[in-house]
Amino acid sequence: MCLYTMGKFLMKRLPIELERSIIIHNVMRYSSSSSKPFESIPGLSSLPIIGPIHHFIPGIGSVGLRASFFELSKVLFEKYGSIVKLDGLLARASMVILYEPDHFEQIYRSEDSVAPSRPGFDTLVYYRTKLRKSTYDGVYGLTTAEGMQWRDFRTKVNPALLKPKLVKLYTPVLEEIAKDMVARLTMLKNDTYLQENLDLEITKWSLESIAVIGLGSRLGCLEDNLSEDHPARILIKCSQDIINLSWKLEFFPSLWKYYPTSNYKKIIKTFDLQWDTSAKFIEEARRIINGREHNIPEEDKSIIEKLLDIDDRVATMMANEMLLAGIDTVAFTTVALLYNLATNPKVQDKLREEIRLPEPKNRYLKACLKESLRLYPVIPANLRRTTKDHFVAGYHIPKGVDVIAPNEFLSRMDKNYPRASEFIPERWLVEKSDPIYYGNCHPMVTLPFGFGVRSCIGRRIAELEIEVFIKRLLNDVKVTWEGPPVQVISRVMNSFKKPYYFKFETAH
Ligand code: HEM
Repeated sequence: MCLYTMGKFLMKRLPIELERSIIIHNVMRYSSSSSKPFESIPGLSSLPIIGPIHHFIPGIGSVGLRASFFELSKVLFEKYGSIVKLDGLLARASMVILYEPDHFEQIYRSEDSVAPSRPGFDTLVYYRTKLRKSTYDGVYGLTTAEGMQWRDFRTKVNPALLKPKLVKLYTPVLEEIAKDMVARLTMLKNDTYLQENLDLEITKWSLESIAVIGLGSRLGCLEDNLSEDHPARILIKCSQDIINLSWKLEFFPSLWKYYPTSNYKKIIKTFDLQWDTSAKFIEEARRIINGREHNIPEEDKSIIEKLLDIDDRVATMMANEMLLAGIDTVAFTTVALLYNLATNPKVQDKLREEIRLPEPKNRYLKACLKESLRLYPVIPANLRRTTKDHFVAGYHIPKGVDVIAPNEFLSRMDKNYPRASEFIPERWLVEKSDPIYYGNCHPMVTLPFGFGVRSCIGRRIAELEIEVFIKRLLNDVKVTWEGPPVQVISRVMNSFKKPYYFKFETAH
């Protein structure tokens, strides 16, 4: 945008934004007699339009640019205490970070009855509900829908995705995929390629796994030399581009709401490509289902087949969201678990012993996964947008505020877990009388899959995929880490800074 256009834009927007600030200011003056007004919550000061963004300017701002949400939570907690306000910038909602689990629990629980609000990415919401309205026509998917549209969708898909029977049903096919993946990792193990591309390889496995559950067929992601223009590779790239572009568009000042910026144009192109590519896979699944000459038992049907029996458009959207929300999340969680096992060899040995039992119960495996998610959740914080007034921690929190629970930060605090920074799966298994027993901690501190009726719909699937893969891998392979401690970067979701210093050897 040239300076002239920018000047014209600001002249037009400034009065609107100032008027908006005055309205918000007046609304926030209201408070119950004993509660202090919202505006008096400690936090970063704001400037008109740009909000508190100047505090994040590297070298100048009071907070600077932080690599991870964990670091940002820490700085704000140390500066302001257990309740921190950040005003929204460029017409975005204000945010409050609550560091006391009782406080965000109070809000989350009272917001949780029918359709709790969790704002999706503004660009994706705009894309689905405005720009491509005719394609989506009221079926916006779990990540973007709100209110009764979300409730209706979720009610339809819950049974197919959350059934406990999932485990029995999909374990054999996931075992096949895990076997192929271990063979591929064993082939690549001495290749320096893995130092920069382990995440890509693990994402190919997670896409192959979610596709087989969601669509009922294998995509071939684990084939050698998967070309860049293979649809599976395109899907992986789309989901990563969406994360990176959303980060730039949602967390930094951007004028995309007023002017089609270059990142905005890129993300729209990527949304189109992701939708068209996944639609091809979904069409293929539909063709196979319709072409089948015999009926198959209900319990043997893939998720899309079960959903197609209920509602065609919901089935298509859910399959699309599984291919979007179900790949990088699982991949990061798996890599984080591998890192914890590699850097805690005794835990790895103990886990291998359990895996090699004739009939393993997977108790230690599940504890390892829980502990890894406590330390390295892929989503560092939870979020709800208030739909009514709340009075919490002595302050008024009005309707329309984003309430953030900094779960990763809280989960690493010694006040919540003894030896909080250590990887100790035993804490999830020991008796109540043991000081490290996880139940001594507030139940809202560690929420890697979110909270209540709006929590992650892919949880069971994700846990199953990871457990099956780790069992197969550790049975055959010993994993070590030969490098400095890993660093986390938050770009919407958490990821590890490369390179990866894993070493894979034959396990004895
Ligand atoms: C270890 C892997 C995963 C983690 C840690 C994870 C975590 C999360 C979290 C924290 C939320 C927000 C929940 C809330 O606001 O309360 C969420 C929502 C969601 N996840 Fe996952 N997720 C994972 C895997 C998956 C998979 C495999 C799928 C695909 C089936 C998936 C699909 C979704 C969807 C569609 C939502 C939105 C749910 C709604 O609003 O109703 N996730 N996930």
